[in-house]
Amino acid sequence: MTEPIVVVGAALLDDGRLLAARRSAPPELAGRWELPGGKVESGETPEAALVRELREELGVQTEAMERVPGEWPLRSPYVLWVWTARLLPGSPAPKPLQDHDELRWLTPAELWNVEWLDQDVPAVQEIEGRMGRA
Ligand SMILES: Nc1nc2c([nH]c(=O)n2[C@H]2C[C@H](O)[C@@H](COP(=O)(O)OP(=O)(O)OP(=O)(O)O)O2)c(=O)[nH]1
Repeated sequence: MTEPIVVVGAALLDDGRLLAARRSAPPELAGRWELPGGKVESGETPEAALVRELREELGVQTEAMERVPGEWPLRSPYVLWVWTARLLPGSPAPKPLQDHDELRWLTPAELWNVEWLDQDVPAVQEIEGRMGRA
């Protein structure tokens, strides 16, 4: 059996809103919305991978906060793990530098206004519950 490879996704929260990112590639994922992030590299902690991916993809400085409990299957062998994250003071605003062509900050009421990747829906539902409690 192939070992799962962890993809970390960020529930980047600011002022009670969640950042959603629209993928620009590959063609089968383009146009759908996801949590920004990417694959954990060997020797890297998931939290460090998250901070690195958000810097590369969005040009932001962030801090991983808490793991959102759960593990969601993506295309084999990948699985999605999610952390909440926040922008550090003085961080630039996120820009779609890599992998995305549009970003949107969503309030809890707007969470389902974007077409999330099917495989991200259960993770976003879990985040929705936490935003409600925040
Ligand atoms: N980042 C991210 N990837 C996701 C999500 N949902 C989902 O199916 N994926 C898939 C897309 C990709 O096949 C894989 C992650 O790849 P990626 O392209 O974001 O990661 P990466 O930057 O490390 O990739 P690479 O270009 O270095 O290969 O997981 C999600 O919410 N966030």
